[in-house]
Amino acid sequence: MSVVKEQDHQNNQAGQTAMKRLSKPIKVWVTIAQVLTIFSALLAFVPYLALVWLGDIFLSVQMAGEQLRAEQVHEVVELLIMAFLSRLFFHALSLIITHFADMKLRFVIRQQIVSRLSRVPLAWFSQTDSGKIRNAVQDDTKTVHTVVAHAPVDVLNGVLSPLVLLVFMFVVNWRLALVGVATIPLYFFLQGLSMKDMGPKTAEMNRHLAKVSSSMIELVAGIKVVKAFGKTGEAHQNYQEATKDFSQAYWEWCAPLIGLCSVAGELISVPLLLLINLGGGALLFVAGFASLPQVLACTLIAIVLPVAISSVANTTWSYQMAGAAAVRLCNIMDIPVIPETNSPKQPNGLTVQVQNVTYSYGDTRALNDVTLTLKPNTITALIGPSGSGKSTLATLIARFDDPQSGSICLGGVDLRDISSQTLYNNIAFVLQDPMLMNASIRRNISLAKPDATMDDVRRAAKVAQIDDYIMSLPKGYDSVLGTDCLLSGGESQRISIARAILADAPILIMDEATAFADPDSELEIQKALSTLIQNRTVLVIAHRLNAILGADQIAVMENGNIVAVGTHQELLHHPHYQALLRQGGFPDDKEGEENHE
Ligand SMILES: Nc1ncnc2c1ncn2[C@@H]1O[C@H](COP(=O)(O)OP(=O)(O)OP(=O)(O)O)[C@@H](O)[C@H]1O
Repeated sequence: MSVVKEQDHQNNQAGQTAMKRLSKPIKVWVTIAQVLTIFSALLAFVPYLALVWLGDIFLSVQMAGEQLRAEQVHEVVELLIMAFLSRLFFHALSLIITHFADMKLRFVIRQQIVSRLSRVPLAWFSQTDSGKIRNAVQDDTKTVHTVVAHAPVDVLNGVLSPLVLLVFMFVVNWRLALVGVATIPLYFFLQGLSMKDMGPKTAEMNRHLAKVSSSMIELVAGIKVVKAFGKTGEAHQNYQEATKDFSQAYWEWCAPLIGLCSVAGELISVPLLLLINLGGGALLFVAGFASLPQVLACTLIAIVLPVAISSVANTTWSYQMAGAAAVRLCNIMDIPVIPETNSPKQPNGLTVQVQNVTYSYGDTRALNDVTLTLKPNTITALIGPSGSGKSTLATLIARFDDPQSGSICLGGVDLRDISSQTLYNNIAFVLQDPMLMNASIRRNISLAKPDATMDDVRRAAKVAQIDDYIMSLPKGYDSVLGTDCLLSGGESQRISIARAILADAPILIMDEATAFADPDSELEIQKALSTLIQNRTVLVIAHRLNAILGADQIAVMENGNIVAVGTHQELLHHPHYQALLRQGGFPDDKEGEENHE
């Protein structure tokens, strides 16, 4: 087997396994619906039986030159009504059950995803494209639920009904049955021929399609940057090349299909089937091998058989598509989660101890045997070059993830032994990413204290220097972010500061992030931050010299290590510290430094 075929086969297997796993919660319901479908399918032949029966009655009455009497057709009509009602009952019941299963499945999948996402490390979200999660919750769930809940019933019906009709045809008249199915083997042969090597070709076409999508996203997402550098033509060119490649692949994919499929389609088309079956039927009738009602019934069956067969083929196709979606959903459901302790302990005090912590993102070592203590009511400034591990250390203290080795303790208790409720009652954070939700401003601010009054929320917003702005919005605190208003970087930061102020946690982890702010709001953010840090244990990723000078201790990071810890005075002669000051990481306070010395 070629590598591509092997890969396709493996993908297919993985898809089937994922579908089986997802269908578990509704297995019983789908099985009940299948049983009802079997009953319904078994009755599929009754109308044709009635047709033959009625035809025989009509003919015999006509031959005898008599008048047709109602009682002669009573039994047939009763049989027809009974069969119709039973089929309707089984079919309707099976539909109700599959729709119920369908709803249940959607609910279960979405619930499992949400429950999983609420337990995955916060760090996972910063590494994962949110579009991927949205696709899984919306599109993949939609693709999977229809197939998982409906396909087993539809396929069973699609296979069993034609089978029953086929058996019926052979029972009624095997010669007519042979005429009825005469074109089907040739149809399958041509279809098989056209589908040969379709797997790898479809995979290749999907690859090209993905390229078109990504170059389109690239074009739209980067249009501002690209335009600013006058490279619009280049970005268009990437997209044009991708679409050209896709057109080529698409043509190679569908060209062999066109000829063979159209011939195959003709073989099961109604005019041809009528011609063959009525023609063949007429010959058999003349030869005395078939009656007129038999010819009529078998011709009608011969026409409906291919429709049922092709509906099964379509369902099989959507089964394959759903396989890939099911794998993506299972991958999300299997994201490793942050374990929540079953026997939480209460921290004894507010000292934060980072002990021999090592942390890697995949193969990238971000922290290397880091040890640091944050004493209660002190400010620790974390400084170091870009990529030295400052954000990683700060976010581990807020348990965005667990270290691979070493421990982080709050009040002498490992964070892993503290409930998340207790942890986030004690630790608040203001990071570069303000972490705002598409909810009202009030809800965003009161996230850690949902029962806070409007006065509390406004008080926090006032300290964060954002109350005036919020009140100037038409809907004030009820404005929904992203819908009623769009915030600047500085405004978002001040909302996140207001949230931390309202949370009033004794420990504060913050990135002195003025990076997004414009010069006007920088001053306001600094004001808000200086109020926020009063009387708290603070770890600040410092970007200004003033923040460093005001700290009780400064930790200097380099390549994932803490290379020096001390006060400004103690570190003045440390080469790393000197280098950081010299390199101009803190350009705004040269005077401050001199005054301090
Ligand atoms: N999500 C991630 N996936 C992979 N590697 C990462 C990720 N985040 C950070 N890193 C890597 O980990 C190391 C430490 O990064 P970190 O963001 O903690 O440094 P930093 O000192 O905060 O940098 P900066 O000042 O630029 O924000 C770097 O080598 C970085 O490339």
